[in-house]
Amino acid sequence: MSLVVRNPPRAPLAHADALAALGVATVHEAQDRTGLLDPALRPVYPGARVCGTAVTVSVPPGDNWMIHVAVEQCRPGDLLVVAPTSASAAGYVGELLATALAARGVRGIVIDAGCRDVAELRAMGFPVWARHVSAYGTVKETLGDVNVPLVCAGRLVTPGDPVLADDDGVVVVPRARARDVIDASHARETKEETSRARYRAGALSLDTGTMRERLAAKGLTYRDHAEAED
Ligand SMILES: O=C([O-])CC(=O)C(=O)O
Ligand SMILES: [Mg+2]
Repeated sequence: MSLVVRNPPRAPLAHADALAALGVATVHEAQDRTGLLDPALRPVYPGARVCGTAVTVSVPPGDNWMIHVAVEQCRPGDLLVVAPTSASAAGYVGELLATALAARGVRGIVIDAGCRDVAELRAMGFPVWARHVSAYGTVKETLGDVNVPLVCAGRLVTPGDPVLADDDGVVVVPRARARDVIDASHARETKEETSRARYRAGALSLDTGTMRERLAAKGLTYRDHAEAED
């Protein structure tokens, strides 16, 4: 059976916006190093960072019909998350679908398959994270599902979850945890700002925590070169 779920609950856009101000690495760390999609998913052009609420699309290999179905379900602030039911390197999405999605206020696409029209996407400023860049075309023959929970690049994405993507990769934040993850991310940023200021002033990371003691406890020894020659 194929299914399109209309109007799933979504994380508040304020949560997506707060996450977009943070980096993928920070958010991934702040949620206990969970939620990171397979790092083989790369931005098709560098420099973008977006966070949107997931509209999920489960597609058959080599068939992008359900992506056209999904466009209608998108709202401003969403991000399209596409996963094929078995591996495919075909170019499912390009500038035409991106144009339709952008007109609905969609912030980007994450796809565990191929993307094409990279130059046009860059010129439009519509970011896509994909496993492959491929001009290979798709057909419109077989049904799939829209807005059902799915696994994309190794991680469970539930419709409405905020999904954050930047040059470091893609991380999904379970909707119910978003507020706590934002708070933990801000705490982490504050801690990193303190470390940054210390490093700028010449401090060593070895001395700002307990690393030296722990290295010694593990038996790390230092010897001057001249001594080592003896
Ligand atoms: O039309 C397609 O199948 C994918 C594409 O190239 C586009 O969206 O521009
Ligand atoms: Mg095209």
